[in-house]
Amino acid sequence: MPEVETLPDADSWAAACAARLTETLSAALAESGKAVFAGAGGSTPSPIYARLSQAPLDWPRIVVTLVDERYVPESSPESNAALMKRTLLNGPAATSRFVPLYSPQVTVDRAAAVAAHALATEGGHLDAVLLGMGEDGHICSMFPESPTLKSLLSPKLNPTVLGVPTGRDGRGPTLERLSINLPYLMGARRVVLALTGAAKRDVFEREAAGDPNTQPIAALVANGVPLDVLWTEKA
Ligand SMILES: O=C1O[C@H](COP(=O)(O)O)[C@@H](O)[C@H](O)[C@H]1O
Repeated sequence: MPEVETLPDADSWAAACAARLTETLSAALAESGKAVFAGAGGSTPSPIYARLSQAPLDWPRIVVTLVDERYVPESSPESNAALMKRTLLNGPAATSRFVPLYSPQVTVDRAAAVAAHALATEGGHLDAVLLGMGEDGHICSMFPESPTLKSLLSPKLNPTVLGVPTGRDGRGPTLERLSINLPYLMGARRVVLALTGAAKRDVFEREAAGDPNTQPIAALVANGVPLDVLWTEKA
């Protein structure tokens, strides 16, 4: 079971998450002259993005992308790209290069193939990753017991982006989505999982001890994803 690091309040939690990501991007820049950051959508990351956007990094050498996206254009309130542009891609970070997962294609699977190619062109590797987790235990768009989970969690595939259909019986998302797969997380330098609130801590501890074939958090643990779990009680 990975250690859950407890931060005393929302400010120190957001600052600690941003500092870990900054340190990892800085190390990648020092080693290879470029770096790739992938971040979550949802409600959790905004205060972290607000701090990371001000980090003194060589942002023009950094590629920024998403760990997952709804199959909607940026004009939609459901767009993770729009959220990231509002919260991270301003200030110094606005000079980075954003690679979206969404593009308007005939099907979500075609859009996933386009995104997979775009990320492969950037090296097919992520340096720093920020994940959130839903109270149903989903990370990225890997929903416990959903139909595409087997492909998303297959550790033997190459890093890629997959289309995620809507779920049946409450298993899976209500909108089609795109998601990076587990090998992208396995190959990252550091994956920060940012959690807030007592309920999410309980879900994390339950999921981490679960079945790596059907529970994404358990799959991260079983496959050695370099995970830092940072939690605070109040957002
Ligand atoms: O659907 C999503 O939800 C998760 C968790 O969101 P949160 O609002 O509970 O923080 C998020 O990590 C993911 O990127 C997003 O697409």
